[in-house]
Amino acid sequence: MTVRVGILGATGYTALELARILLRHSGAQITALTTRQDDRPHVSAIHPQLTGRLDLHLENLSLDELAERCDCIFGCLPHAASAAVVPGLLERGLKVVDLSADYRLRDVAVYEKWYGETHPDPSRLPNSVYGLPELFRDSIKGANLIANPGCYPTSATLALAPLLKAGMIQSTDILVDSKSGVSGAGRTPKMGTLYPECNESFSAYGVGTHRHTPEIEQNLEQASGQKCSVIFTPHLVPMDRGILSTCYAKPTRPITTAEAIATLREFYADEPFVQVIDGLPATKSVSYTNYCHLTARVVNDRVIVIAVIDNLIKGASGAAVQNFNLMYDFAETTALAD
Ligand SMILES: NC(=O)C1=CN([C@@H]2O[C@H](COP(=O)(O)OP(=O)(O)OC[C@H]3O[C@@H](n4cnc5c(N)ncnc54)[C@H](OP(=O)(O)O)[C@@H]3O)[C@@H](O)[C@H]2O)C=CC1
Ligand SMILES: CC(=O)N[C@@H](CCC(=O)OP(=O)(O)O)C(=O)O
Repeated sequence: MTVRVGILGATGYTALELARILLRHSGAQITALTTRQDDRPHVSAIHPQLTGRLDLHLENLSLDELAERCDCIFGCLPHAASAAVVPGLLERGLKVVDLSADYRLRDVAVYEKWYGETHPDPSRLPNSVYGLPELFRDSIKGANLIANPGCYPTSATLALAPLLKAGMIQSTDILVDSKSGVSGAGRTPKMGTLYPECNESFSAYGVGTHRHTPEIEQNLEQASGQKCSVIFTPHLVPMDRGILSTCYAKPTRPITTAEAIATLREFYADEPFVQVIDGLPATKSVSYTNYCHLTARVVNDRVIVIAVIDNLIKGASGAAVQNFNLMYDFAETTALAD
């Protein structure tokens, strides 16, 4: 079977990573790339990395044109812009993996509070399927629309869910301290990500206000069945890619580092893309891969879990293809295990 796929927002960073991965996927063919520009640039002019590998132009395509050319759409648009087009794609029989945040939060009031915008398609939120296979694999398999996780929530959720599910940590006193490379902010220029602003600098942002806070809490609540409360502090690090999240929680009983690591290891024993390691993780070890590396330490009265991912792969486009593989019944690791 060959699935014809289209990528919306194809000038961006997540789209480039998707194209790279899908070009080595035996069951997928890229048949459409979109942009709002009307001059039909060749993909090699936008992404020189794809020169000689993909002979397509980026086009300002209508929903009907996308439906003619594609079976499945990867949406790489900003939030709100994405939910403005997803309903029309689904109505035309397409499957969608949405990399934006639009379908991640199930409560529209929570979305509107944290995103400060009216949701364009609120009726789909309560039943949306969150695409984190390690926790929600069964619901992904039959879905037509996947809400692909945020990059920071992927790292924090994979770090904390196993210990919460095992009842080893308290659910209402969790700190997530994360650092991200600059590609996490996308290719669309923003003041804070200009080279002179962020090079040789290291800064916190969104303290107490970052929209990934409710996403992390929702994931942990769904995984553990307990009310969860998280303080999440993101930081921008002057590197291209990678996220390192250091998560602090209070144990519910005295535990050791060895017990915490053993619990993580047991939880992820059959997972192809989560590796529990004894040493301390580094972003470089997972760069350009769909892997998450994790470990834990118990220090005084806290459990510390440290996770690393590549924000553009396991935090975005690799996870999107992992979800695509589940939706279409391809082996889950197709095009991702390298
Ligand atoms: N970067 C990351 O690490 C991660 C990103 N995400 C999410 O994935 C999505 C894509 O991210 P990323 O690739 O980094 O973003 P980029 O900024 O790199 O690219 C987004 C593309 O969307 C198009 N676009 C921008 N604004 C609009 C609009 N209002 N309406 C329609 N199209 C628009 C632009 O293309 P053009 O101008 O050519 O039309 C742009 O190139 C976002 O929702 C992001 O939040 C999720 C996880 C991680
Ligand atoms: C470094 C940086 O700026 N990172 C982005 C997160 C990227 C992401 O996952 O965003 P979505 O939830 O919108 O998809 C941010 O903090 O806004």
